[in-house]
Amino acid sequence: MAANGNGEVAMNGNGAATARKPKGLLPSITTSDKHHDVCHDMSAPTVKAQTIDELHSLQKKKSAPTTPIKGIQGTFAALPEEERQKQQLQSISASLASLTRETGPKVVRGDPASKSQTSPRVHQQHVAEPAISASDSSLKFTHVLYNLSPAELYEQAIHYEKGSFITSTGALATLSGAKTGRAPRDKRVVKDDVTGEELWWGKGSPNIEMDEHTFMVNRERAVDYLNSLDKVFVNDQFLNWDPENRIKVRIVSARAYHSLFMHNMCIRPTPEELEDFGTPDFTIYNAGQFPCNRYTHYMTSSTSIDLNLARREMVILGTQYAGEMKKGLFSVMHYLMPKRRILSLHSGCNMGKDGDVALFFGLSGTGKTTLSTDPNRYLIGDDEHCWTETGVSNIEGGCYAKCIDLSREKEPEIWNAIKFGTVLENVVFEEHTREVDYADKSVTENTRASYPIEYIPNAKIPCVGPHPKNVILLACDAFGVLPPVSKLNLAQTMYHFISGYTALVAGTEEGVKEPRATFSACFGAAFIMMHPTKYAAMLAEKMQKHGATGWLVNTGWSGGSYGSGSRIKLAYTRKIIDAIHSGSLLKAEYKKTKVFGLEIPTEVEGVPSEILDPVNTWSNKLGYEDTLMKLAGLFKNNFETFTDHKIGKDNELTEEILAAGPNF
Ligand SMILES: Nc1ncnc2c1ncn2[C@@H]1O[C@H](COP(=O)(O)OP(=O)(O)O)[C@@H](O)[C@H]1O
Ligand SMILES: C=C(OP(=O)(O)O)C(=O)O
Ligand SMILES: [Ca+2]
Ligand SMILES: [Mn+2]
Repeated sequence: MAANGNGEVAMNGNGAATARKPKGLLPSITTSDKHHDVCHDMSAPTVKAQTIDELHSLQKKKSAPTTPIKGIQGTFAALPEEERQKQQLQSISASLASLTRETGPKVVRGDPASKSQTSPRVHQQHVAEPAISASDSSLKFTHVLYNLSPAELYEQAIHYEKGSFITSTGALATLSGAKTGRAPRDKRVVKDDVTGEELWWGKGSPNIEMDEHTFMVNRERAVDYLNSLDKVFVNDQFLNWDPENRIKVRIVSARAYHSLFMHNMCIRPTPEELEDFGTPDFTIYNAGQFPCNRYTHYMTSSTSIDLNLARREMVILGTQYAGEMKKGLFSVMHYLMPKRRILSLHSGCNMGKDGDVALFFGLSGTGKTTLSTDPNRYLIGDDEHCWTETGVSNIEGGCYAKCIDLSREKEPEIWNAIKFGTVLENVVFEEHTREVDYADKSVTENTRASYPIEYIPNAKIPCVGPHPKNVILLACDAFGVLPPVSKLNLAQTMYHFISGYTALVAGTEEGVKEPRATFSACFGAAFIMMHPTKYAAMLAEKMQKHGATGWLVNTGWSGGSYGSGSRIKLAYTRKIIDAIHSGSLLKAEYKKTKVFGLEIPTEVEGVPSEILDPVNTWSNKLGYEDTLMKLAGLFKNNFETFTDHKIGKDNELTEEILAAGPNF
């Protein structure tokens, strides 16, 4: 509270400035005569800049080259940085080359809006052979924004993409446009001599055929669209944490939202890894803002997601929903991995402190992400995995959580992962505070958060683990007749794995009062490429070999169907999952249910015993019997497609699997 003698004032404890007050006078402030007449604040040094532009140039430290020059430590003769960048741009220009004009665009590194980039140091044009006739498109520059950082992508999104905002917790809120979910009916696969033989075609298959020529028409359409832009985003990244089966992917896109989404979802290369990246194994051309041409053969809407396995390329037209890229690459893995005798899985995966691994299979919204994210266990991944001879590996570098009705109390790990770097799709937020209202479905019910896996505190990095001990099949049964948990034998596990049951609830749609059963083979029919029995046979073999136990967990309704009953409390499902992990449920007492023949425990710690047998929770017993029979009938009908396919050595499993379904 003291002034310091030369008239300067000190702060008192409350932060208010006070001065010594001579008796009877107003406080006077004297200026030391050492000081000049004009009041300068000499305590802060001045910046070493003559102009504002110079000042701004001081702000940004020159980054080390994205790819450090190899050999700096003296092993190799170094590639000059300029030469290395040239090669990288040449590769990108080749990716963007028009196949009819045989030339790629002149690609330049950096943002066209940035002044320092007006005289690009390095640019590259891919020329297969001398161009016969130059077109305007071959004369223009396309700027390449290569593996930008999240901060740079935020700036791009906020500046150029409508609907991009920073939320109160630092996430990037974006809009995916007219499409807020995947469009499986618009996904096409090139059928050629090889894929015609290898893939699953026809009834039930997700692979809708297209020919090579039509693919090239759409590819050219996407490439021309991308080249017509001032700038494109290019991500060079990896899939699969198993180093022996790592796949290099390149994603060319027009939106910062797409680039940041894939930055989060794929494995992020280190600068050293990027240096050796070379030619990608697979390339996505995402021209989602641009529609496909309805005059093009096979096109039935303005959306087309086209996969060409021979060319190792995917083209996206007419949808900006980012999940298409993630799940499109998953389809590719469902082709590449089984060819290497590796099982690809639509499952979450986590590991206990003792190294016990669990897989969580299930269709969208059944709880893979929610239940694999567990404070007591290490997260290996929430959605896509591989099971090899040595164990499991995550395919991705991030998670994609549903966030409708997300609550801090029930899902704190996911809640806390929604921070700077996270992409929040199609959520609604308060205009001023930017606080997200997770209950708001105005844009869509399928609101999503995409974040790097390390945003979950107990993520297991690298995302690999030993062989699974438990295989948990999640079904969200909106009929409310499946038990909250059942222990499955191997044949039952296969039966339910091949069936891939869940129920969609009509939700807010008027007139629709009944839940709709969906069966999706291998809990991911939209993504598998070969016949379901191929994956099922591999799963059976692996489970048998490693002694894994199968479980069926209903994360859906109890006490009645959707409309009269209610969804099983997440806290109870978590207790059930805990009991599976700890091994205590394996030792419980069991009884067998009618019709489905499921083994259900009589007790699970922390769960009211009466809910374990669904019949107890229905007040309308007749309604229960009817609904049970109805669901059993749907299972039977669905399974008919698979009865003529053989599984297991000498098909010994086939008969058992058939017998493992409902009996009535
Ligand atoms: N008993 C329950 N078990 C699992 N999830 C539940 C349960 N009750 C409600 N939910 C909600 O269901 C959703 C499950 O979605 P998510 O875990 O993202 O599914 P997936 O990853 O399989 O697509 C989450 O929003 C979760 O909060
Ligand atoms: C992203 C998806 O997966 P999931 O809902 O299983 O998380 C999807 O199906 O589009
Ligand atoms: Ca002073
Ligand atoms: Mn998920």
